[in-house]
Amino acid sequence: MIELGVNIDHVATVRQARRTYEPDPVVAAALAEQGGADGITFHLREDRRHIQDRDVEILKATVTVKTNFELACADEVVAICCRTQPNWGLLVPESREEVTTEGGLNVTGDAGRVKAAVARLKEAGILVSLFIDPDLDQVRASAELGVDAVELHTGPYAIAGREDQKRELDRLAAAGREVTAAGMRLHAGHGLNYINVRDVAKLPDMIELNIGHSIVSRAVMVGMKEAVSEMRRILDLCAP
Ligand SMILES: CC(=O)[C@@H](O)[C@H](O)COP(=O)(O)O
Ligand SMILES: NCC(=O)COP(=O)(O)O
Repeated sequence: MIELGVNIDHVATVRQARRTYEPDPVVAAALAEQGGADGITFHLREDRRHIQDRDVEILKATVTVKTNFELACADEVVAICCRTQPNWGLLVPESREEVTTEGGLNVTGDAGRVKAAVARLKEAGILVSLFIDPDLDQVRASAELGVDAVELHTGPYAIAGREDQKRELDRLAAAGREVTAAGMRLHAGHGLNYINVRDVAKLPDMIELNIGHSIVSRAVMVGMKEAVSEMRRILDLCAP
């Protein structure tokens, strides 16, 4: 059965639109758990555009399923992650100009910075995952760093037209085989929704999917518990 990580960033996006106290991502996380989430994912960005330090502290104290702390390879947030002690740290690229994460980590080109962040998280006893493009060289470079998982960036697949989506799915499948062969857990995420998730969930050896924006969008209409339950049911049908 595929593990579902629910990313609650965009509950905080709505709150930050008015710089107020609601909707609270901490409450959303509890409802996501009731809906069947196996993990709660949250991205403490350097620019704090959504998730705040206060959210991280309370999520650590209240979430009863896996916690997956997304962060850049930057000293400040790495230190916060080490202090927070989540189950997982997911290293992602980050730039202030981006609307959302654009590409995967450049593990081959920026190995020193990634390696340093990985070492600090592992020294703190945190399981480490790297968010990378479905590229065989990036997978191999990730394996050399001794990380516990790789999360394949499904963004290009998610935005591809019908003709290109098959090609992108094949890229994900090939990279997934390489991840599994290297002995790492195979995760995937970004831009997955209630339709396009099905083919990704069916990829061999897929262990975990991290999904946020589409679940939060659905939750605006039907509530977080129901939105997560619906995604849970789809995953259970695709990958029992
Ligand atoms: C890495 C990824 O795809 C997301 O988990 C990340 O959190 C996206 O950033 P925003 O949530 O700020 O859109
Ligand atoms: N790492 C991907 C994630 O946590 C959720 O991404 P999205 O579904 O919000 O695009």
